[in-house]
Amino acid sequence: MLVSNNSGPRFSPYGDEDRTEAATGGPGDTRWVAPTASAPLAARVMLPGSKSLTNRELVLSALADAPSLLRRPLHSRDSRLMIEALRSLGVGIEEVDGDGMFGPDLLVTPADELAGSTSIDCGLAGTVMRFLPPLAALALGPVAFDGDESARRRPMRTTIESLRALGVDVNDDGRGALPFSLWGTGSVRGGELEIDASASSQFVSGLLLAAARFEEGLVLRHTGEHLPSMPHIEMTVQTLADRGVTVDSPERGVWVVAPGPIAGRDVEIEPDLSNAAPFLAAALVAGGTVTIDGWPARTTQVGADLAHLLPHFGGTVRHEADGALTVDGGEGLRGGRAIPGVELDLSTGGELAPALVALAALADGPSRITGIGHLRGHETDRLAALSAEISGLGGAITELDDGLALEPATLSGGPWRAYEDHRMATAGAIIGLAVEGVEVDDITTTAKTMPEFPELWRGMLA
Ligand SMILES: O=C(O)C1=C[C@@H](OP(=O)(O)O)[C@@H](O)[C@H](O)C1
Ligand SMILES: C=C(OP(=O)(O)O)C(=O)O
Repeated sequence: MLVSNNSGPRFSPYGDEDRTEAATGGPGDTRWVAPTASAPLAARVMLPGSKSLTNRELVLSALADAPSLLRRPLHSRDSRLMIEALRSLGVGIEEVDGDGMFGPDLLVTPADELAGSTSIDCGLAGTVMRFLPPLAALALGPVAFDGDESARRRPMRTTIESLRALGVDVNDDGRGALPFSLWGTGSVRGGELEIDASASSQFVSGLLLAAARFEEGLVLRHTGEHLPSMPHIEMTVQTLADRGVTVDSPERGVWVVAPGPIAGRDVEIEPDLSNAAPFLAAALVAGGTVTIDGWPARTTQVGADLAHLLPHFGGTVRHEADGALTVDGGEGLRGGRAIPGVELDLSTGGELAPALVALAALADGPSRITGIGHLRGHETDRLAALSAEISGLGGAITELDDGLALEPATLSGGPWRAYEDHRMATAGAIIGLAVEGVEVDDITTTAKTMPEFPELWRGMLA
């Protein structure tokens, strides 16, 4: 059967039988042929914990004045890197039994004094490379930071310069990137600081997370032109407030943190709503419904915006009585329901962009997704990567200064590179639901925030 409509793109045939993904070679082969959807979905998915909440709570637990228990935390590459880094700075992090289906809970015991003389592997995790240097400045001794080859291309200048402005001794090669090292003296004076956080909200979050432990606290002013991902900064402010630290924001782009203790806490980590994006998007492509369990009624996660973003792509969203969230894609593309083109500014929710751009590539009208210039400094240059991979399948996509423009086009199967980026891999999976033979070169990149992705995706399609 050919999925087609008159005005828009035509997709390659869906199989009549269920297709499951296949690793293409033997052990160690990371390739993954994205499964096509042969029928409308009726799936219920439970997702692992939020990366952004887990790594914030780990940092705050390490800086707290008493132990913390993190229930249902994320267990993935990014959280493991954070745990290993904090342990190497002397923080006690113990796995304890929990009821989470995705791994144990974590009991975090702060160090009496953070220890230096260590090297931190940031992998490709923005939260590790931007959140830990201000914390490490409170340690005693040298701390070296490095990461993956591709992490050395991510912007770090603002972290390096802000620490120097706070009086911390930092050694780097002047590129404004990893690797670099700092020499902690056990304390940071703090005070007033101006930074440019246009390239990443994580520069702000990293400083705010440690600021209550600076002798004079912090008055932080963002002076740059753009400030992306505001909800992530609001998440930082909320996680601090939940531990007794008040952050005042007298005007947009200014934050004031008074010095004081950070409380230990027993906290349950919410499911990762940004990682819900590919699953909910699947309902629009395949048709039918996808329900995400445990959708929090109130949250600072930007993934909650999916509830009002997906209707732009033709989805119907409903909050279930048991707290779950369902997206209904009706008949789906196969049943003849088109995905409309969209005009979206995603400056607050850049991490949702790869999934939404994948949907736009399947739409029957033109789309412009803007406000995402800073995605050039994410795991990979996501604007270039999405352009290259969607064009490679026959799509019509153009890079703009701060986003992407897409025109309807007929897509056909072929290779899809993940560029070590979990969200590029899952974007390929979305397109692969409708286009037979999309082969993701490295599905293991999803382990950055969701090692269970292939299994959960298969479960959704079963
Ligand atoms: O603070 C956080 O947890 C994050 C902030 C955002 O970073 P940017 O502001 O660099 O986009 C987001 O994209 C990233 O996935 C997680
Ligand atoms: C940008 C992202 O990650 P990081 O935390 O490494 O910046 C992301 O997960 O989309």
